[in-house]
Formats: sequence, C-alpha cells, structure tokens
Amino acid sequence: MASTLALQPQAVSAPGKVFVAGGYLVLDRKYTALVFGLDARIHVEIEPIRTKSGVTLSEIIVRSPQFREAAWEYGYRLTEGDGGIAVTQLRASHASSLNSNPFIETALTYALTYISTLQSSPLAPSSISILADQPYYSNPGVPLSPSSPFLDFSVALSDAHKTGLGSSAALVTAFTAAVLSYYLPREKFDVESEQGKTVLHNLSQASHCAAQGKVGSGFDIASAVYGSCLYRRFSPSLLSTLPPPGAESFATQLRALVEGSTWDVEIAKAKVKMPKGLRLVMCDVDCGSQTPGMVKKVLKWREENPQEADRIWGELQRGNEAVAEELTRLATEGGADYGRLKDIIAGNRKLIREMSKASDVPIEPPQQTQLLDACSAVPGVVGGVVPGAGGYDAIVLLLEDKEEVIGELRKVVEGWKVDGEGEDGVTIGKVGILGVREDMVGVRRENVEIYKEWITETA
Ligand SMILES: Nc1ncnc2c1ncn2[C@@H]1O[C@H](COP(=O)(O)OP(=O)(O)OP(=O)(O)O)[C@@H](O)[C@H]1O
Ligand SMILES: C[C@@](O)(CCOP(=O)(O)O)CC(=O)O
Repeated sequence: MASTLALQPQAVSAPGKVFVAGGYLVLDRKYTALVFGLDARIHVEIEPIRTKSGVTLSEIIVRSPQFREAAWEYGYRLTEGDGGIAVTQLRASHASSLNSNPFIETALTYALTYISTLQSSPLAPSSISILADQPYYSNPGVPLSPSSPFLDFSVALSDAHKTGLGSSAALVTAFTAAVLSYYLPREKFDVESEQGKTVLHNLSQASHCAAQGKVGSGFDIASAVYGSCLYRRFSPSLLSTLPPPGAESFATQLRALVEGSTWDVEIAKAKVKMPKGLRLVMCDVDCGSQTPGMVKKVLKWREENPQEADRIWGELQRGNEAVAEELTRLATEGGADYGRLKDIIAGNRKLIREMSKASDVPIEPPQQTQLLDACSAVPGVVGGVVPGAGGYDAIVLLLEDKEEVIGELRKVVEGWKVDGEGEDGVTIGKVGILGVREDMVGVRRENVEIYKEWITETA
C-alpha cells in the first residue's frame, strides 16, 4: 500500500490525570468528577518508515524505546463488508514470541478505520514512537544525553512500576491524535480545533473501552483530551451497539458514532481553576497490596443500601462541587485565606470514610488517614485526599506553592513509617513525592525535533 502524497512527521502529547473528587460517583451520570490534568505527558511521534537497507516495508511499526523489547509490528488491510481496517500483529522473526499491546493495537485499528471512512487512498506505512515523561513509572532511569527530557528505563514494559497517572488513556489519546494528524489533511482533522477534540475524545473513548474490555467512566480520556475539567460521563449505552472491528458496517457505524451528536458527555473546563498561590502534589505510596474489585463492591453496597448511599453521595457531590467553586472563586477573586477550602476538603474526607466503612472497601483506609492527617498538619498544606478509587497506593495534596512548604512536607512523607501492619493486614511502605503538578492544558501538537535521538531506523 503506497501513498502518492509525501506525509509529514507529526507529534502529539497528552497529559496524565489525577482524580481529585468524585471517584465512584462519576460512574453514574447524576454525579460529576473533578479531574486535574498533570504536567506529565505521553508523547507520540509518527513519520514515514525508514529502513537502513532501503527496502520498502508495508507495515506500521510502533516502538516504545524507553523500554526493552517494546516494539510491535502490524500489517493492515481494508476488510470487505465495511468492516474497517483489520490490523494484524506480525512476528519480528520466527524465533520471537508475540508480545501484544492491546491499547496500541486497538487504538490503531479504530484510528485507521476512522481515517478509511474519510479518504479512499491507501494508507502509507509508518513508524510510530512513544515517549513517556518520567513520573508515570517509579523505576529509576537514565537520560540518553544530558539534555534529554526522557529516560531510558532499561526494563520491559511488564516490569515498569506504574504510578497510576493514567498511562493507557494518555497513550491512546496521543496515539490516536498523532495517527489522525498524520494521515488526514488539517481540514479533516485538526487536534487544536474544538471539532477535532470532539472527534478525538469520542474515538479515544471507544477504543480505550474496547482495549480495556470494560466501559469505565472515561474521566481519564476526557482529561487527556481537555486537561483539567469538571466531568460528567457519557451514557455507557452509546457504545453498546457498535459492532466489533471487522464485523459488517463497523467502519460506517464507528464514523457515525464518533462524529454524531449522541454523546452526552459534559466537560466544563471553566468550572475548574487553580488559584495562583496553590498547587497539587502527588505522593506515591509503596504498597504490596492491590485491591481488585473495589468498584464492584462499592456499587453492590449502593444497590443494597440505596437510601444510605444516596445520602452520602448527595452530600459528597455537593462537597465536590464546593471544592471546584472555592478554587475557582479564589482563582478569580484572589486572596490567600484557604480556611473554607480546608473545611470543605476535611468534610469530603469524612464522607469518604463513611462510604469506606459502610461498603467495607478500603477507599480511605486508616493507614491513609494517618498519612493524610500528618500531611494536612504541615503549615501551608490546605488538605489532601486519596485520588480516584482510593486504596493504599497514592495521595494527592493541595498546598501553597512555596519551596518551604514542599520542604516541610518532604520531611514528613520521606520519613514516613507506619509501625506494623494495619488491622486489615496491610503495611504501607515508603512514600515519595512525584515530580508532577497540575496542568490545565490537554492534548497538544509538539515539535517533532525533540524526539530525534530516540527514533531508530528499521533494519
Ligand atoms: N510507555 C508505554 N508504551 C507502550 N505502552 C504503554 C506505555 N505505558 C503504558 N502502556 C500501555 O498501557 C498499559 C497500562 O495501562 P493501565 O490502564 O493498566 O494503567 P494506567 O492507565 O497507567 O493506570 P491507572 O488507570 O491506574 O491510572 C500497559 O500495560 C501498556 O499496554
Ligand atoms: C472508581 C472510578 O470512579 C475512578 C477510578 O480512578 P483511578 O483508576 O483510581 O484513577 C472508576 C471510573 O471512574 O471509571
């Protein structure tokens, strides 16, 4: 498959997220979430395939050069019956095993299929590189050169320790945007335009859900596209009638879904601001315990105790909106009296603990209560919460953006030690401050030059 037009290299990045308020509630459209985009981004660069040998390859090669054995080669072809573009992973050699990456494979299938509905010319082969900012993983890494912003982690992706910033959502968003920007002319897709963002959001939600095999609230894709926002989810039924890739009419239905007006998602960027003197800090908590099934268990509790759950969720929703309103008020009117904000956050934490207890799910378990209380007592720290679904592995704090406040906070968290295990048998280990803060900007085009040293030719 060869194209007649010379395609220009493109690069796009999308931010990670921290879910400050509305975990669980946001699964129901009645409620909203307060999500902040972070200044940690996943970058995707795409360019024509270059081979040392000069041989023409008709495939799309995706690499994540910061990790070992992280290359995926795909063949692709237009299917019959309007089933879209079928993507097949190829083996690099007979000896190598197939190491699949469902997020990349699905995002590629959906993006190429959408493109195929907009233009009939064959899609030229390409080479795609993924580069992630350091805070996504807690593994130590080394820069390729002193000026390089990206680290070589020297491990396989399966050995990367994720810090929970939403790597798959930022990846799917940046990847989809890069592929669309590369193959489509600007008049058909412009990542900087509102229409372009809508298409990107809808397409990325559809492929991220398909790759995950479940329909979550989609807050992570929304913040990867739009940055910090107040988010009301789309109706999950929107995705239920889409046929699977390759099935009859997948391509037409995907385009209709992505461009259609049925999306009832609400993204309010204007309702979320960060006052000038404040910032977010995230702490990663080293903890062996994973808590699968938390969402299922909370939803079951809600189903079985509708009155109690409605009361707690109603109060939490008001508290969550109050956080957004107070932040916006402080950002607009100025002032440095954070007393009200402190009270609102403390009130929300109380409700979260109530929900934890009632559902018997460790959303804010006692180990995290101790850590949050200690951090909140540091002068200049307004408050903090367990982000997203909660659990043992992270906290997020709102504090005055001053060196001395971070310095004092660092002393508390880095010396943090819980003696013995909690009643639930879980011990939390080392706590570290992640090198991230909030960022209001979502997906954006990048200069392709910054990735040069990471891009390798194909043999
Ligand atoms: N740098 C990368 N290169 C290629 N694939 C990646 C990269 N980072 C993440 N991924 C893909 O995303 C998957 C991780 O996604 P997952 O949804 O489990 O976690 P997350 O989005 O980082 O975390 P959370 O939802 O807890 O915030 C990896 O298994 C891999 O397929
Ligand atoms: C519990 C939930 O509301 C938030 C999960 O957030 P996180 O994966 O912990 O960042 C689930 C969802 O919104 O899809």
